[in-house]
Amino acid sequence: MSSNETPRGPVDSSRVPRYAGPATFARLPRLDEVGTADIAVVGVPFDSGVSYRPGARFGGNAIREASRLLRPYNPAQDASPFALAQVADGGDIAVNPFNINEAVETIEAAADDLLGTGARLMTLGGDHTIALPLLRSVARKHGPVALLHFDAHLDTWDTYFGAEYTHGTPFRRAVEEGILDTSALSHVGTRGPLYGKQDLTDDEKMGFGIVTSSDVYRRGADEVADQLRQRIGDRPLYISIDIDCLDPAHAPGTGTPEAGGMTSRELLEILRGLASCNLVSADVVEVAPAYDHAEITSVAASHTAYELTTIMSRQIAEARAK
Ligand SMILES: N=C(N)NCCCC(=O)O
Ligand SMILES: [Zn+2]
Ligand SMILES: [Zn+2]
Repeated sequence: MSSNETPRGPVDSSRVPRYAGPATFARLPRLDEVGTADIAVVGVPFDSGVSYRPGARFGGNAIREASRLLRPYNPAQDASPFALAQVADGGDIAVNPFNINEAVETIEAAADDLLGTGARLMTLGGDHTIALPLLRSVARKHGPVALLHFDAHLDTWDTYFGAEYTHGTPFRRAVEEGILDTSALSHVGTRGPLYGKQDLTDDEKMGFGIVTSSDVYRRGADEVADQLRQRIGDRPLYISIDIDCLDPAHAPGTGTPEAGGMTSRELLEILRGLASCNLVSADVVEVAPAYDHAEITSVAASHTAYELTTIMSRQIAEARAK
């Protein structure tokens, strides 16, 4: 979108009922309807990298369905994200479910294409494997990025069954490949049993700091966001959100649930506290609708993506005004 064009926003829900028509994220136009976008929301229906319950391949479309109720003004950030920047739904990246290596390559190439148009990415997973090719592409554009990783799990394990590309291993690969700025890596919401204490030692050696779900509970969202903001500074930032960072009460529809997680309110509050960070792209992954109830998980994921989109669109508008 050039600076003198008005973004095309969502379908007006006071004229066309929310539940009518095919779902795009937040009822926004499709990318092919607007040509180019400042923020492209794209689905990655891939879940061949999971170690337990499958089903995250259906996550993107479940999030789109649950996003029909989102409204255009976000009071928590005092912004109308879809008026500040052109946000559009870029559909799904078609990936091979039978060949993980090929899928990883396809995701990376598609992300390169989208980032090449000048768009920032708001990706809807898919399992957490997809964060690696997305990070490769983002780093190709911005250099090594700061990473904020919301998850019950570390996802810095080495291999499963000898496989290096899985949903438990993307961030170890990313560190090995030098695509992350190792002075600004944080996990948030970490909890649950590990394979051994060495998991934590290895993770720390890679440069990660950990804010456990209990830290969030004890210290509160504002203090946690302040600390994360200081660590990130003005580095280009990628945020990867595994919906299992939330407690299973707030996100039952996921493949590897762990008790004792954050509330959706805590997650949204932490994100709002990061509104001044230079967010270059983000993903929300691991929504597996077959285990969901009443769209609890996909509603939480849609609001999470809405908050991330708002942060990006505010920054795009600010940069344009300069
Ligand atoms: N990325 C997610 N959601 N889970 C990783 C769990 C890896 C394991 O089975 O130990
Ligand atoms: Zn996880
Ligand atoms: Zn994960």
